[in-house]
Amino acid sequence: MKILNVNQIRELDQYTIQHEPIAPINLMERASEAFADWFVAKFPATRPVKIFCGLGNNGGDGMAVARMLLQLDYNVEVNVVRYAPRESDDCAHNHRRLKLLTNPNYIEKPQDMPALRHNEIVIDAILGSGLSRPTEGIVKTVIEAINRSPAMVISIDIASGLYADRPNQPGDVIVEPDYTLTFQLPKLAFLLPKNSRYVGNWQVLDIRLSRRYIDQTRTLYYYTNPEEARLLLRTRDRFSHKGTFGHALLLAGSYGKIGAALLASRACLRSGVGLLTVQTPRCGYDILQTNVPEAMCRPDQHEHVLTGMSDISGPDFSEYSAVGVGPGIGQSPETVSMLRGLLQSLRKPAVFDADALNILAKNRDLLGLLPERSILTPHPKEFERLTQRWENDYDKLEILQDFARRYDVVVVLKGAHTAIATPEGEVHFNSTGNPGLSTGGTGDVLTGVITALLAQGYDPVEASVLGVYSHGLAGDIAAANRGQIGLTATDVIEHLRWNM
Ligand SMILES: NC(=O)C1=CN([C@@H]2O[C@H](COP(=O)(O)OP(=O)(O)OC[C@H]3O[C@@H](n4cnc5c(N)ncnc54)[C@H](OP(=O)(O)O)[C@@H]3O)[C@@H](O)[C@H]2O)[C@@H](O)CC1
Ligand SMILES: Nc1ncnc2c1ncn2[C@@H]1O[C@H](COP(=O)(O)OP(=O)(O)O)[C@@H](O)[C@H]1O
Ligand SMILES: [K+]
Repeated sequence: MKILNVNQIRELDQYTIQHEPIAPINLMERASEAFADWFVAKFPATRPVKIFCGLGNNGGDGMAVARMLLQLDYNVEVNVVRYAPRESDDCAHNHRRLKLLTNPNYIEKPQDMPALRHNEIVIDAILGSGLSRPTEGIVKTVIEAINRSPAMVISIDIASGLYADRPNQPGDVIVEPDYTLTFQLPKLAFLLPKNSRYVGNWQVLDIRLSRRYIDQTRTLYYYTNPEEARLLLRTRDRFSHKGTFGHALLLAGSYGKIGAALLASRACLRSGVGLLTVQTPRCGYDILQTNVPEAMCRPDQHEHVLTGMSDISGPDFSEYSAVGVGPGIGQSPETVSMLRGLLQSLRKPAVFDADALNILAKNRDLLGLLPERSILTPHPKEFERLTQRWENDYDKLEILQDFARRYDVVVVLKGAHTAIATPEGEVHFNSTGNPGLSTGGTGDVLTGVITALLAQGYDPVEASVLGVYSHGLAGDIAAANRGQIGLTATDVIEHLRWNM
């Protein structure tokens, strides 16, 4: 699913109006109906509703929604925040229609603000995607009162005061909704961690804006939805055999962190790899052979850390269809040398995680040796070590895109809505996953999953997008079964599903 910026959304609006064709006021009616349908399905008419409307089209949506709810016998009080002398044409039209049903309360000064109680629902339709400056004056006062109140808050399209595609400043006053119901496409702002409290639970309402405009409009930002993930997944040929699905090598573990190697190995096997070889330090050999009998093991010559050397045969990384390196490997000098040797001999994209990334950050000449289109899977701290501090989430996104372009790699920046940057500078935000995944070892699982997909011949971007999606989905299924709190990395492996 594409993510468009505010200018593109405005063009999409206009394109739909001209080419469907549909009158602007009818498009507003359609959007408001979509919101009202959602609302009515969720909340009974016994819950008192207070709607706060601005004077632009977002306010117009609010007034139309108020009319629809009133006609369904909801107890609705309409508050119009009069921050300017004029309304937009469509807002004025809906204002007139509304006044045939009810007398709105007009808020011009702080004393006009009604009290808000805990059983009430506030619908925020003060400002939408047309926000052009920080909130101030009476708008700011109303938003502060809404945020202080115990009422449930639902924003239409976007929280009033939140920019859809650029950073807010610290101190900006923004509605803090429980829900945001947005029209047609997600807004970039919803996917950035610092905005979490200005978004709440969000959902997209389909209002049938022009598919053709969306298809032909260029963007760098995407949101992976279930259909798109499903389309990436390949079916298996009836006559396939284990050789068809590649041979992966995982370089993982060190004394005290063999668990990381086990988790990555099990996840790799549960993600469809044909054959798996794991190289761990010698101390991991018995553990691995006992706990993951499906994997072959190359014990390292070293007892406690990885050197890459093994009695079984010298390091020849080229025989593997994909290599994944990093989980639990530590940063001993021997392991740094191993990584250097690996980078000098690798000819195919590989997966780099955890301490492999920390070693790259400390030995920056190694970055130049990364095979093109390799996959790096940092969490934010690891990414900062590889790059620099950022000022805000938009700045971080730019640093992410620049890094992926500069080193010709795919960067999987992990977290809620993991952001996958491609060498072309595109970013794919993930739609699955939950805070239950914030527990040790889930990153090791992801490395196993992505390495398995790469070994099966998926292109690195596809392997990353599909791997991250499936990993998050496994976390969601596991959380549905047992809740987020008790979730472990092993649960994620056990809930991987490839029949999406
Ligand atoms: N495309 C779609 O998907 C559809 C969109 N629809 C709806 O339209 C909404 C967008 O409408 P919109 O463009 O009228 O913007 P909105 O924010 O309501 O008002 C802008 C006005 O507020 C002003 N203003 C700005 N900042 C301010 C501030 N801090 N404090 C005070 N004033 C401020 C600004 O002033 P100006 O910048 O011009 O000086 C301008 O006059 C969208 O969110 C959705 O709800 C649906 O109806 C149909 C399908
Ligand atoms: N709040 C969250 N919502 C969704 N996914 C999350 C959240 N917190 C963590 N995750 C996911 O869990 C994984 C954690 O990886 P990482 O930080 O490397 O953990 P570890 O190093 O312990 O294995 C990543 O895939 C990340 O996207
Ligand atoms: K709003």
